[in-house]
Amino acid sequence: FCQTLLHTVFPPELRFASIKLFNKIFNWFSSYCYFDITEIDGVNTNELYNAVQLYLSSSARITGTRLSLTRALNSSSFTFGLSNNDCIIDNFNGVTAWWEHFVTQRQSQTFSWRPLPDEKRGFTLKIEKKNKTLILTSYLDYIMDKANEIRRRNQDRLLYTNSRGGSLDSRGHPWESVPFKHPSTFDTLAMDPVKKSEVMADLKDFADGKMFYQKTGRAWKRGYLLYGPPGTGKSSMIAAMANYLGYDIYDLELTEVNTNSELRKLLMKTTSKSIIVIEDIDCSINLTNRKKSTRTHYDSPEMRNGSGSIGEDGGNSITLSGLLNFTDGLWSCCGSERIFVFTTNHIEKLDPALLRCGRMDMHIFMSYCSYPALLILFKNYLGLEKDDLEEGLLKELEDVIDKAQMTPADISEVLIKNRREKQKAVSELLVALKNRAEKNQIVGLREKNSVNVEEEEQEKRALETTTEEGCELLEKCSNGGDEEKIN
Ligand SMILES: Nc1ncnc2c1ncn2[C@@H]1O[C@H](COP(=O)(O)OP(=O)(O)OP(=O)(O)O)[C@@H](O)[C@H]1O
Repeated sequence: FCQTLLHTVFPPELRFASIKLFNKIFNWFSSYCYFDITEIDGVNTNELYNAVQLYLSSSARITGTRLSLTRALNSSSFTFGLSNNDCIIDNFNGVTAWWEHFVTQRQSQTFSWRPLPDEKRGFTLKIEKKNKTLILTSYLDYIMDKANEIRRRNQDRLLYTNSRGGSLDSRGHPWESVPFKHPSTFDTLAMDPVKKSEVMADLKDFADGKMFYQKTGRAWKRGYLLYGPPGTGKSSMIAAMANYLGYDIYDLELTEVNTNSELRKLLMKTTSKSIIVIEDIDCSINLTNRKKSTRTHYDSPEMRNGSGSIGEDGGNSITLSGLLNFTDGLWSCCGSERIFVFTTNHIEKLDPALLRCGRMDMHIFMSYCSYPALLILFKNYLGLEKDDLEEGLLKELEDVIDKAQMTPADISEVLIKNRREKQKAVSELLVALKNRAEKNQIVGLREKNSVNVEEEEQEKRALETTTEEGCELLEKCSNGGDEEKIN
């Protein structure tokens, strides 16, 4: 009876108007303000909703007892979220924020090209009115950044490679990807510790350098050239870099790219926070045969605009300028926070344009195994620390390691073979190192001898030429009767 009476006395319009008025009065006197962040914004997914969910899942102060657990595709860990009407209190720069998760049934399915879920989900953020500016200017950005970081940490790294002949996959993407599970880290990488910490500090500065790059007007990217003999750990270093920074890897197979514009398109489809790798750059495109023309042309307009072809391998017409634009030009700045890594076994074969200052920011020489690197390999493969080995043995190893010029790959082979018997592994390695050092010495001596013989022959030839020229001159002068010149 009351309800009927109420409905008759208060028609719907009046009821809505009074609720609106009540809300207004409530808001007027309340010291809080509220923000709704719904899962679907119109028909599009609201990025902020996903970010908040991820961000809050990293917080331990959830009051509810029922949590929703999820594991995303390609993710190696679980994330949990708030259930319906659960609350969480967060603190940002001394300001308290109250988050509530709401789930309501969608009233009626409105017409949409995309089917909408039956439930309407969202978060309500409650904060004090006086903190509104702070929250809106920095808190939401902070949440987005944090969520991206969590997503990257939880998700498997991906290793991309460009499809054959630039073909596109079913999603129209030129890159194919697989989860990247390379276990190499800077801890397992055997190289000089000083050089290693230099590289790590450089990477850290780069990853934290957003403000620096913005302030100096530089594109947020960095180039590394890794060079050295095969088996010294260039690929392992790239994997360690990716694992250290949590970046994806784009392994660019240049021989599969036909033109400069294809190269540009590939670049456009790479994401931020990634390492773009071109391995064995000296073999990828013909950089040697081009040298003659490059000397005169690579700074010429044709080369600069990409028409001067340097590739002489079939239909491949990538130019040096195309490659340089890829790393350096305007296109290299689409997206940000990207690292370019080139590797080569023969740095001397590379064009000076690629090595010029500013092109590749850091040249890293991956050398034969040194003594400190050997100690890292002992720890990795045999679990032996320096103190576990006799001093005399260590001295012998230290004396012979540089002369042996063995790569970490060669040494790890010896250690893997005997890893069950640690002492035997070390003594066999010592024998292998000594043999190699001896061989190197013999080869060195032979080379020196052949150089000496060649030098002697050259000197002899030069002397003969000088004598012949002298005799000819003398003959000419005596024919002309030039006394002064004869003397
Ligand atoms: N510096 C290193 N530290 C640890 N392991 C190494 C190192 N160098 C090589 N290895 C081992 O040797 C193997 C081959 O190394 P890697 O492929 O990284 O060498 P590379 O220099 O890239 O060789 P290439 O020039 O032939 O591609 C790796 O599986 C790794 O286990």
